[in-house]
Amino acid sequence: MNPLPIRMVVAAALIDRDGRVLLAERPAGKHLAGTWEFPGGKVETGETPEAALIRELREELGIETEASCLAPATFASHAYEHFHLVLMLYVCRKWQGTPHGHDGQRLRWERVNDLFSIDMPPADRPLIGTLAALI
Ligand SMILES: Nc1nc2c([nH]c(=O)n2[C@H]2C[C@H](O)[C@@H](COP(=O)(O)OP(=O)(O)OP(=O)(O)O)O2)c(=O)[nH]1
Repeated sequence: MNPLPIRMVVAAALIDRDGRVLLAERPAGKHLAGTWEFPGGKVETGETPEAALIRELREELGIETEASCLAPATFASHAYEHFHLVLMLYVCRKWQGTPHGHDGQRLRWERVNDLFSIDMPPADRPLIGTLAALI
């Protein structure tokens, strides 16, 4: 039996017209602070992954999107010290508004092939190759 609690997280690879991907810096004081992640967050009880991601993108970045604009891309299953993460990554190319870090988090747009050399959470590293093949 796996001793770790499972944490279900959704995240988006937002792709702009130039094919770049948006990354957000994890704030100081949080788990994995200072690493660059795909925007997203925890799925709440009773919430669908798509509804959770739409909510997180609104809360974190101030953008609006809809389920039909979220394409399931790949996922990670990764044991951190205190929980086991299941991270569902979607590709999103269509949204309304301009992303801003609503909690003051820094944002950056990067070419997918450059993600390999960026300090991302350990769970994310295996996702980059699949993402690169998709976009
Ligand atoms: N959003 C996001 N989270 C990721 C990625 N990779 C990765 O390991 N994570 C982890 C970091 C966190 O432990 C968890 C995301 O949950 P969260 O962002 O809501 O958690 P948090 O640490 O802000 O905690 P809380 O304050 O909301 O309780 O997933 C990623 O690419 N995007």
